[in-house]
Amino acid sequence: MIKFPKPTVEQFFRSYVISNFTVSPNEDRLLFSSNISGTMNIWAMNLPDQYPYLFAHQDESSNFLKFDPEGRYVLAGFDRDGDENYQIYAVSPEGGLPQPLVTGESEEKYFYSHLSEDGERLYYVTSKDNPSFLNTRVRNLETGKDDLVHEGELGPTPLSAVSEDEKSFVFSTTLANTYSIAFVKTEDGVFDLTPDREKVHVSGGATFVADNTIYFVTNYESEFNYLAKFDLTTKTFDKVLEIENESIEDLKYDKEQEQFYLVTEKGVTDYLYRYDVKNGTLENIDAPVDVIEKVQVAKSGNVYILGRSAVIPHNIFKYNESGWKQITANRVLGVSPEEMVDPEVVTYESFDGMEIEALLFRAKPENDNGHTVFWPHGGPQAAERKFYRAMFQCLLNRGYTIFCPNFRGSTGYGSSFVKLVEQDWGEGPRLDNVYAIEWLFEQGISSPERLFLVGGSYGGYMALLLHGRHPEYFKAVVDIFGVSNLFTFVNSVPDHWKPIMKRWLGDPEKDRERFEKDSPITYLDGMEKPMLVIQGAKDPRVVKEESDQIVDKLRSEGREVEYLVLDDEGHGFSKKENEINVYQTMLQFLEKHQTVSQKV
Ligand SMILES: CSCC[C@H](NC(C)=O)C(=O)N[C@@H](C)C(=O)N[C@@H](CO)C(=O)O
Repeated sequence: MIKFPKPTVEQFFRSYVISNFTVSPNEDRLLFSSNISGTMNIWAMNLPDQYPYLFAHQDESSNFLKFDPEGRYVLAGFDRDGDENYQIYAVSPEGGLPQPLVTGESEEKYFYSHLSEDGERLYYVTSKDNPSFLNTRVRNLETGKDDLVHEGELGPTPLSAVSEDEKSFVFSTTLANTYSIAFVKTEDGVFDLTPDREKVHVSGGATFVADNTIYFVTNYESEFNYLAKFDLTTKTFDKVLEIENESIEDLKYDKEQEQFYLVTEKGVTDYLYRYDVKNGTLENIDAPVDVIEKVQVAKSGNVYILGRSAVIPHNIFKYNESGWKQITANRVLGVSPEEMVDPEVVTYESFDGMEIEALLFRAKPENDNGHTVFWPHGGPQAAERKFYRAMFQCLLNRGYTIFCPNFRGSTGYGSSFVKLVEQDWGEGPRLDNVYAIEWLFEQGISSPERLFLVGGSYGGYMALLLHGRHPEYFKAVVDIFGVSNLFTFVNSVPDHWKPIMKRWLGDPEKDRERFEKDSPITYLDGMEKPMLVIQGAKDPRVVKEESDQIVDKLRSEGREVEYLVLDDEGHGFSKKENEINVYQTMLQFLEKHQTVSQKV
């Protein structure tokens, strides 16, 4: 019979991202933001099962989607070429071209926060007039009247929740990724949701279940986020529910059934639960994916999730008493999950005896080229998890094994572990990476002749630092928008990040010595291996100057550095053409530097 060849790397280039979704109030339509046409746009499906069609054309990423409860419009946020200066647009319910609604100067940000039950008042958070701490305003969509609701102070202070009577407002002030204070502003005054704001903790996910009762998640006096409650009548805080060794990261309320859907994070995997508020019962729901990125509960009680697994790209699923149903059919061109690689979860011991978890994607024997890609993740207060990355499956198809350590500072292992990277970007986490590499050598998985180093953002920073300080471990290095110089980085981040920089990274004056020691640019002499640097010109988080300076300095010393700049991208590659260019350039670079005897 007709025989088909095994999947080629080009097939993995043809998988698409779904970055957000919403379902209409009567569940007759699903909207989602995706690059299925090559650029990010808003697509629609008439439910239950109809073919997707283009709903709104803007050629930009959308950070939120919201249906007017009365069906008169759809709201969406767009930035420009990845600059993350999101502004708010309205789209006709029939779809079309988004119309500017709450917008301003190109460098200003306007984030959607809340829409009143009648769809007439839009609450939003803006950098206008308060770029570091952010202000909350409300716009009457009928009259155009626009009022200040809250002026942020101390740190960026977005609006988190609004009571149904629109008399109480929950805000949260971010002082660090590991420290945010939630408070409620009412006609009676302002009250913190947790007992002591001086104790370092985070609070999030505030939800009014009644005008006087707020549920939220916090890790106040705990390692992991749990469900808590604040009673506005008695002004009391109570712990409601904790799940051992799991951190509740998202909660969505089903008002009709009086139950919460909770997403917890444990290491590299997420879990989904249903919690019944009336009788206090908790039920685990087996999810179809390992990582859940968004949950929406419809009035009917149907639950919609957006998620992915290592071998399943982004898809949207619906859950009810009949079980799960996959709504979107996003798949890798002609490749089944079985033909991809699911990672092993392994652990190794670091320099101080701490146990570090990592993902090991082993190339299939028929593809194996003997080389390994070492991938320190970005963030750094994030983690490498069991989610689909087209880049990983491309590399695996070409025969590379991939190793991803969740070094100290990663999320998913408790708040003490996350804090270990604060004011220590380059010592403890670097040594965790060094011990991971030694472990790979001890296990016979890799050797210095067969190891490549690739990282993005903080991962790019770590790639540069490891390259400069430990070049003997690697054949070649790829830095994707990595921080190269802590002195320049600390001053170039977005304005609303600036209030957290001291706690996160440190003070360039007081910590001068440490900044010097932990800046990759200090170790130019060590950077002797071939390097590829990739950068989005519009990146607002790690600006192009971070890559320019390392490339210029290395080139002036005659080192081998390739430099790929994408003019219309920010902190990531959203346009398919650019993504393919990045993968092809990276694959060619790695191929060029493979150990000759091992090339397949
Ligand atoms: C006002 S908070 C600014 C920091 C930000 N926090 C959140 C909650 O988003 C943050 O940690 N961002 C990182 C995910 C990030 O973009 N880090 C860069 C630079 O290190 C990266 O991707 O590694």
